[in-house]
Amino acid sequence: MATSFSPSSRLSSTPSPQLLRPPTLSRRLLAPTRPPAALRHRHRHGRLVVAAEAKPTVLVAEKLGKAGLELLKDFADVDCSYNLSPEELRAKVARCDALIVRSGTKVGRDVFESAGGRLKVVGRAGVGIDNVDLGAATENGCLVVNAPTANTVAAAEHSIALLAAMARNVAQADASLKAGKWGRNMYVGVSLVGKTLAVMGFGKVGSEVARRAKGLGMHVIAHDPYAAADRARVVGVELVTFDEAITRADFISLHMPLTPSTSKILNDEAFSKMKKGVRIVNVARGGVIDEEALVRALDSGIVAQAALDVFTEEPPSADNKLVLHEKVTATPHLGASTIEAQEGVAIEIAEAVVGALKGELAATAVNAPMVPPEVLSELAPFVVLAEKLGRLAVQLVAGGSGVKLVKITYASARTPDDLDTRLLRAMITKGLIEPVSSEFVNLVNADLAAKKRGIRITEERILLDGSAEHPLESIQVHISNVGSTFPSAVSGTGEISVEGRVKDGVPHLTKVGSFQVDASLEGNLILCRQVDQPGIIGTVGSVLGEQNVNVNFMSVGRIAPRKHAVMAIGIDEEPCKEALKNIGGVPAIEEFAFVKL
Ligand SMILES: NC(=O)c1ccc[n+]([C@@H]2O[C@H](COP(=O)([O-])OP(=O)(O)OC[C@H]3O[C@@H](n4cnc5c(N)ncnc54)[C@H](O)[C@@H]3O)[C@@H](O)[C@H]2O)c1
Ligand SMILES: O=C(O)[C@H](O)COP(=O)(O)O
Repeated sequence: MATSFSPSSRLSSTPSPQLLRPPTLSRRLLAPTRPPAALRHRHRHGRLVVAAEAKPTVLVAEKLGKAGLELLKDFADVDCSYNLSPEELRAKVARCDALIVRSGTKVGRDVFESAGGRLKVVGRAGVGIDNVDLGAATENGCLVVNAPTANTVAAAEHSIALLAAMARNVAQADASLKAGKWGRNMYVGVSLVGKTLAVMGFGKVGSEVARRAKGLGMHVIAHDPYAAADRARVVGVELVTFDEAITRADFISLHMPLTPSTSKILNDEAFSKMKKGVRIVNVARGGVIDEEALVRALDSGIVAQAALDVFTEEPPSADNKLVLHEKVTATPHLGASTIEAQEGVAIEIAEAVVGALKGELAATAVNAPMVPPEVLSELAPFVVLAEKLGRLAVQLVAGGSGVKLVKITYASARTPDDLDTRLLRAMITKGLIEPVSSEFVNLVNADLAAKKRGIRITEERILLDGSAEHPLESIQVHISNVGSTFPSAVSGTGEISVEGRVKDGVPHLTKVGSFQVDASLEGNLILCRQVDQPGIIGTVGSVLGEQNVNVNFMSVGRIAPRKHAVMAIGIDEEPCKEALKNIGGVPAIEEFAFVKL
């Protein structure tokens, strides 16, 4: 927190602005979650206890491929505990930094709340995240990552397997033969070639199914309100409305996520519009079909057959009418269950979870902005700068003045379309909140945390001329309607105002209020305002030296020789109260603030 003194003045002289020692800032890891989570465990009273040597603990609650487990074990203590009861899961997550599940574990609000703030990442080893309460995860600052690509082909292949098996009664004929019957006349199927298949959900799996179905000679149409027409055109698929898809189709294959808007999307009304004798495949989620309505449609003959890999309740009850229905071919959620897909998913999720625990930004984040890796690496030093500027600005606010209005100004030659600032805003928010609260803020919950505290954050851009090679020229953070412990940080417009830039990959403070400075943002910072006169740097340096506090740079910005100047001193250690008091006591120093970065 900022400490300030306003002693009397004495004269000294320094050049302006300049860096008297080179910056030593090392490049820090990005930190959407506090890195690494296991090093900082939040305990019951919101206090952070640092266990520097501890490895993070990852609870793997469902079976995960070996290669993924090996990756996890290189970085963390791994607890593989399968088939946990809800009570056991709640008890365990309080001792874990990350949890990995497949679709069989419900990670509800109760789980996040039982974690007491320690759980920082939930890894869903697969695509569908309908078993994870994303709202509760976000409120608890927990990042959710998934493994969106590794099981696509497996799911598409299983869809095609079910399509063909259903059309030729493979499962029913097999059961009959094993029961000692030779029912050649009972199991006459239908052909696929020339039939119309409606793919509902033209995403990763849907488009792979479409490709394969075309290879089987089917005419493929698709419905997906969010799919791009040119992507469909490339595959040779016609994008149509929902009604057109279900009315034209001989076969319907479902490939959308389960969300409130897709829940029971195939219901009595939809079945009533379908061609009599339509056949349905569902390798998406049981909940996208109204299962009672499907039973009725099968019984009435509207739906000739269904092939289902997924069910509203998994595992389904022993008397589930669909599983037992003679016109239904059923598999126990096997879409992703190939050796290849499971190894791929395990590696994909282990990499995402380890990355998140290390504080890297996740490319497969589900409840945080997804930032492509190339953008991440380009923005990395600005992300560090953003957090430091937030930390600095808030520590210059006088006690008792609540922060309510913050404006961020980005100066860049890039147009808004070419510069995604969500990440930077989140890190500034983290910097603004964490030094003054016990709250844990990261990319996931930053906007929510600001909202909860009544902080309104606005962003504005200054569009610069010139090369857009670098993403940003500078970032300014302005806090309005507050007093300051360091009045020189208040600009002409009455706001606490700090500006920073990235120089040679290192974040620098370049302006405090109206004073230009040049200080690398690292460790701790002392800001002094003094009357510009000889000897001040030496005097302050001696006070710090006497206390064995190492100065890593000094920079002075002044308005004119022998007038007022602001000195920024970077120090490695935190000075004791005595040293701070002595600096404040140097007669030429008029204002003084100590800030932990
Ligand atoms: N059975 C299994 O083992 C298995 C395996 C993998 C995936 N899945 C499930 O398959 C589904 C698709 O997975 P994916 O990897 O292709 O996901 P994806 O996100 O790549 O594709 C989903 C597509 O659905 C579309 N969509 C959203 N709302 C829609 C709506 N109302 N109508 C039509 N389309 C809509 C989206 O625009 C998107 O293109 C998910 O539900 C996933 O959980 C199941
Ligand atoms: O959404 C998915 O990825 C699939 O349903 C696979 O889920 P599973 O990993 O639990 O089999």
